[in-house]
Amino acid sequence: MGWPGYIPEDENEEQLIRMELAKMNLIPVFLTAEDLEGYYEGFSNKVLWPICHYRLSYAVFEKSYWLAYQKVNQYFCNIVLKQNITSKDELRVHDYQLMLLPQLLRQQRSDLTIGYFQHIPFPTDEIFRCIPWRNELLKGLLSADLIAFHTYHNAPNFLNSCLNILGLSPKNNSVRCRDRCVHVEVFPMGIDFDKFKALSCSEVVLAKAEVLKDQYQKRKLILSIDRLDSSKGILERLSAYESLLQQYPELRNKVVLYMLVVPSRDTVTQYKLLRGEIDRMVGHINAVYGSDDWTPITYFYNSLPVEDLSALYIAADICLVTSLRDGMNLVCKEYIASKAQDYNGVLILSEFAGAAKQLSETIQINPNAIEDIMQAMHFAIYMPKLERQQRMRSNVSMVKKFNISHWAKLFFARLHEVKREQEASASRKMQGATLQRLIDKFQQA
Ligand SMILES: Nc1ncnc2c1ncn2[C@@H]1O[C@H](COP(=O)(O)OP(=O)(O)O)[C@@H](O)[C@H]1O
Ligand SMILES: O=P(O)(O)OC[C@@H](CO)O[C@H]1O[C@H](CO)[C@@H](O)[C@H](O)[C@H]1O
Repeated sequence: MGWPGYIPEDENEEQLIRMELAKMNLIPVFLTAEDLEGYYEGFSNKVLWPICHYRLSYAVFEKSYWLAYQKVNQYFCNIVLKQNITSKDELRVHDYQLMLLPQLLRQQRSDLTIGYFQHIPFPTDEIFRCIPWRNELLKGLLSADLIAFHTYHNAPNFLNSCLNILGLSPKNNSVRCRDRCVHVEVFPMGIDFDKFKALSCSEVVLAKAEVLKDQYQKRKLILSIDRLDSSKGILERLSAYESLLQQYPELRNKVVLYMLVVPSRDTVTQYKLLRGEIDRMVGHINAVYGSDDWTPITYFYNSLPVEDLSALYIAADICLVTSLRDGMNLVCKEYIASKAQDYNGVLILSEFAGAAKQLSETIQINPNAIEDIMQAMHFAIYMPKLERQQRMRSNVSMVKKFNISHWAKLFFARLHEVKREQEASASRKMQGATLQRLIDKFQQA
């Protein structure tokens, strides 16, 4: 179930979308333009996203956003409960747009098993407590049975919020809330490795990659791909690239930064401003350093079919990920999977991307240290082939092993286990209560 990403014109269109999605076993939750403004652009993108990405100054704590967020979470709850859900089913709630949903469901159905997965970081309690509605959000989540994140440090951050904001007493990786034990655990998400590997061998993709290589000839191709978002460190990356061209003039005309930015949330002011700033910096670098036969940056602001993405991954000598914060970052894993044939590529990865915790054989950088990004690019450009391949081989084996099915299996199996633990504990409680009643009766007699 989810928002289909579109507002239907009328009921006929709504019905049509409903029928098309039903073929894939999907159920749409339709939202109005007004809902989207307050709930998605407002609370999700102007409160939770900046707070969870440590961008306190970007947060806008508008009461109307909060009201819309509550309303839409309730709306999701109503539609979930309209389905024929039995206590045997397990519900999995995805991401920060639905933090209140576990509690709303629990209030109606105490028998449900609910897992929640947060795809973005969970910040330290000192940041999270800035949200005026932090208690409600935490309580919303604490009605889940299993709360999961991509990487390790998010779990203690969440548990510290339970301790320092709600005054609960977490123990190891769980916290008791009312009479329930809520488990807080970590499941790093992977990608469909086989799909990206297969794409990288397909004729169509290889032909596209050849065209790219011809276009850039012997120049080193540095690739960056991300959604338009200040959390991706796009401006920092551009500054570092400019420093590289300044500090190492011999690299001019020998490298190209191929920067692909996917349109995202462009109705939100901060995103519009960011886009303008990127345009300005790209224009500046190309004008100052470019020559008749060389443009330092190739920049596109659009979405691409997966075959084109795959061709870019194959053609790129270096992939540069500079996220200031990133729950996981799948682009870097897709790049690695696309190198599973010849292991010929280098990944520069921000230490603030969740993926950095798994991919130790990458060149890791602090994206706030422009000089370090610049030196990392220089190092990557001159890295000997043997070292490139050794590092990439190790990264490939990680991405291959911890793929998306592995993630799904672990998360679902754990939720299943939690459900069984809870059933066992409920039955122990029942037995205890029965025994107590007998003892009371005996004593009275
Ligand atoms: N230009 C593009 N066209 C189509 N898909 C893209 C494009 N750029 C990125 N993507 C896809 O978007 C996803 C981005 O995921 P990720 O790196 O985890 O960051 P986020 O989800 O925060 O945007 C990847 O699966 C990637 O293939
Ligand atoms: O709906 P959005 O734009 O908020 O989605 C962003 C989200 C979905 O791709 O991104 C987060 O999830 C990714 C997958 O778990 C993760 O790799 C990334 O770091 C997150 O930003």
